[in-house]
Amino acid sequence: MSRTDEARTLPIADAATVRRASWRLLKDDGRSMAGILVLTCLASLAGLAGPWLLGRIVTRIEAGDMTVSQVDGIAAAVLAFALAQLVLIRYARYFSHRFGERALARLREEVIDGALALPARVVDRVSTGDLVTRSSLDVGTVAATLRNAAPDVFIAGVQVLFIFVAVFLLDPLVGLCSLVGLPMVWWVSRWYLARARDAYLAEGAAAGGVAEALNSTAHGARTVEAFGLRRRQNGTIDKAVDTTYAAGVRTLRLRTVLFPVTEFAHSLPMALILLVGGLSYLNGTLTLGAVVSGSLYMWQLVDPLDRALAWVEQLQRSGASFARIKGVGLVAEQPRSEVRKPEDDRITVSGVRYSYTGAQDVLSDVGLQVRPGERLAVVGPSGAGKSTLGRLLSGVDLPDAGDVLVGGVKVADLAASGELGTRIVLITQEHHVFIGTLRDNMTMAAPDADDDAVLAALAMMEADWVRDLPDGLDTVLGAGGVELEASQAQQLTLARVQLADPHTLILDEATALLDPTTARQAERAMAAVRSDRTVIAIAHRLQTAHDADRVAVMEAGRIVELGTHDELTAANGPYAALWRSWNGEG
Ligand SMILES: Nc1ncnc2c1ncn2[C@@H]1O[C@H](COP(=O)(O)OP(=O)(O)OP(=O)(O)O)[C@@H](O)[C@H]1O
Repeated sequence: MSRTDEARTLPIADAATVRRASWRLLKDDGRSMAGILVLTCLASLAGLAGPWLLGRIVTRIEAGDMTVSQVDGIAAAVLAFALAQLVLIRYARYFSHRFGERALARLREEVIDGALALPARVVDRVSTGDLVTRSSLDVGTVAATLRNAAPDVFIAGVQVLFIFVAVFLLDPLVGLCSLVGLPMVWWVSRWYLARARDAYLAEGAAAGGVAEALNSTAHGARTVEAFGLRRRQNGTIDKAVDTTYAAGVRTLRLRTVLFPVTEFAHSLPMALILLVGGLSYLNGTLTLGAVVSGSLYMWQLVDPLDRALAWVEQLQRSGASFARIKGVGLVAEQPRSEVRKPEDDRITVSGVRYSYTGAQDVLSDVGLQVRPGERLAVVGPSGAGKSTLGRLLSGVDLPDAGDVLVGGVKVADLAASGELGTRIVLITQEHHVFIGTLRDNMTMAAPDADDDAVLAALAMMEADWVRDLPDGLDTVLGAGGVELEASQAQQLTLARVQLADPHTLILDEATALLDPTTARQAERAMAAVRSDRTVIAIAHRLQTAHDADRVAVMEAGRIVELGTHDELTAANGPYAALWRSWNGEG
């Protein structure tokens, strides 16, 4: 798989993982499974009584040893068993549905946990359509299976098993006749199943492609309009729709073979039992009652077999969806390494190479040492690789070659063990407020922080608006709650950083989008967070570089100059040129 393919899609769980996960879903609710099994077995037994009793009536009437009232009595018993089966099946279904809902709830939690645990670099790279399709369309498909298909197939399976056993007990020859359709069903199911997984996976992936094409068009609507890209975007969407159509036709073709063959396989045993049973009756080797019971059992068999087969497609489709859902968790499940404690807070970058696509390096041979408490400004033209270096320093992306170390420990290892967030934090223009209380929003960075610490961190950022919130720290923020303004969201982010107390901040144009008044307020908040920490600021305003202890100048993915503002202006190199042009002297 090329780096680009790897970048666009999440993995898909293999068949063994899907089997294990399905088994775990059943095992985790083992007691209700056992209850459902008992109810289903009792319902199936009750269902067998009717044909057997009707056969008895026929045999005894034929022998002439039965009164009308005895017939009435047996008929009443047939009715009672039918009613008992109805009630038992109803409860088996009810408990199966509840089991399905519980399993679904667990699955939904797993998907959300898996998606949240995806490393940022994976989320950045995979297609949004892929992740959205897995957590919506695929979960919906599995939900339909857990609610309806799985309980129905389970109950139908038990019924079919009981009917076959009953037919064999009735008469082995009739039993053999009942089996003639099975090889056909077996063959067509194997033929279908061998092709269906890939076909349905392709259908799911094609749906993801359409979602992605529509999503990117909607998000980039202005760009599409501004550059007259409508025709090109239409072409992309048409192509995605064509792929979906082709995938749909492929699965339809599979169904047009499966269903007619199984229909035929159902009718064959019934015809054979009537033929062989009739001949055996005429030869005197079988009672008329046995032929009647056998035919009724065959008639009873059609419904559960039809139900189970009608769901085969759904089961197959949801098997593919389940594999895609489990794939989300696989990324997060990759083993976490045990990590040793960094010796100090020193950051060392050596021989770092990085490429987004695998084709062209965005960073090449970058080396840098940042001592604790230092203020380093990273400057350079657009596209030089400054933000990429920031992402590598903060563990969002991992280098293709070389090392980024904190106190001698790889940032990658600290990121994998979840410890990086308390040491290095990247602050960008994005200030996300999570749906939840203000307290939750703050303590997610420092679970042990008490209310006083939370309020102190907010006060330090001059977040006076907190005092006006209706429920204080319990106020629910985000969609459906109190919506914060951009500047308030930024104060919240910075207060959260203050609470997490990392030794190093990577600032990537953190105040660029704010208006002048808010920017001044934000600057003060930023100054409060910055104090006593190592700060690596990716700077567009050269004033930041002027105020820093050292300046790193980047060009085309390399650090071309490194020194103090005074050293670099004296050196008369690229930085001096930038400085002159910024001061309007160039
Ligand atoms: N997610 C990405 N996928 C592919 N290429 C990317 C991605 N992000 C950045 N690049 C490319 O990597 C190069 C360096 O980008 P980067 O954002 O690190 O530069 P920068 O110096 O921070 O630029 P700016 O000052 O404009 O933000 C650019 O050529 C950019 O197009």
